[in-house]
Amino acid sequence: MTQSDSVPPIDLSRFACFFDVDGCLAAIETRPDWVSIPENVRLALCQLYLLTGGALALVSGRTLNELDALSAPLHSPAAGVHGAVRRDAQGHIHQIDLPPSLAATLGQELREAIAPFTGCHVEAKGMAFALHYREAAHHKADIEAVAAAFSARYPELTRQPGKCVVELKPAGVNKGAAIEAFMTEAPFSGRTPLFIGDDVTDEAGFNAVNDLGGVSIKVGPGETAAGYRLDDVGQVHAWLLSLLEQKENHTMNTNNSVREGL
Ligand SMILES: O=P(O)(O)OC[C@H]1O[C@H](O[C@H]2O[C@H](CO)[C@@H](O)[C@H](O)[C@H]2O)[C@H](O)[C@@H](O)[C@@H]1O
Repeated sequence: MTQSDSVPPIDLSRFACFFDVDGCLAAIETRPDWVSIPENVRLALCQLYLLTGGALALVSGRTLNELDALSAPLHSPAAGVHGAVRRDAQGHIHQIDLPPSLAATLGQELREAIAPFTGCHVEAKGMAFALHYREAAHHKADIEAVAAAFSARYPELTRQPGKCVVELKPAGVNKGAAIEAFMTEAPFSGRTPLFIGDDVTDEAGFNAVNDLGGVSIKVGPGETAAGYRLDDVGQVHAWLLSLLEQKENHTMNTNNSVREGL
């Protein structure tokens, strides 16, 4: 798909908006629990949620609890853990779990496997596990080898590479399938999807949105299926806030036209 520097105008009354979190709404930090979304952006998301008639969802590798905490006071539909768990607009949870016997032992097995690699840590997310090496980049190949060994040993798992991380998630789960599921349901269905993300996990989302005739936006450099690009998290924030200004200007123009017609 051709890429352009400028994202097209978005008519919020016709669009369904899907947002990735880390590296998109929130700047990358050394540790996952150091991340935050600025208050003005969280409040802007609340306004966008209302202006899209509730057709707004976070689509992230994080758990739903973390997404709610990071985006408060927003409490929107969301897909967490790369789509393994999804909260629809009615608040119903759709979840793909690992077999209980595997889920019970996998975290400890992974912690033991990466114990020799100082500076690396396991993030347990229920049905998925992230092996982080941001603080020990020289262990990238070691962590990738551990992840490859575990996905070969357990066919229920698939690898999800990311920024200084390799995750093990349930096979068949991806962000594209989560977006497609939202798009079959109210209030998303019948709208044009927009998805913005920054990482390898977001490519499945870009492909799904492209197939649905929507707008896909990649944040930062790198090969992508997305049709548009923003340079960094700062540009994402500025663009989000500009969507609301665009809406305010439209409302003011409409009000003026109504007044002129009186
Ligand atoms: O799909 P996302 O919302 O982009 O989430 C992807 C993963 O993000 C987190 O890890 C990444 O961000 C951390 C904080 O900036 C960073 O320290 C880490 O190196 C990155 O990989 C999160 O910890 C994962 O659970 C998400 O899957």
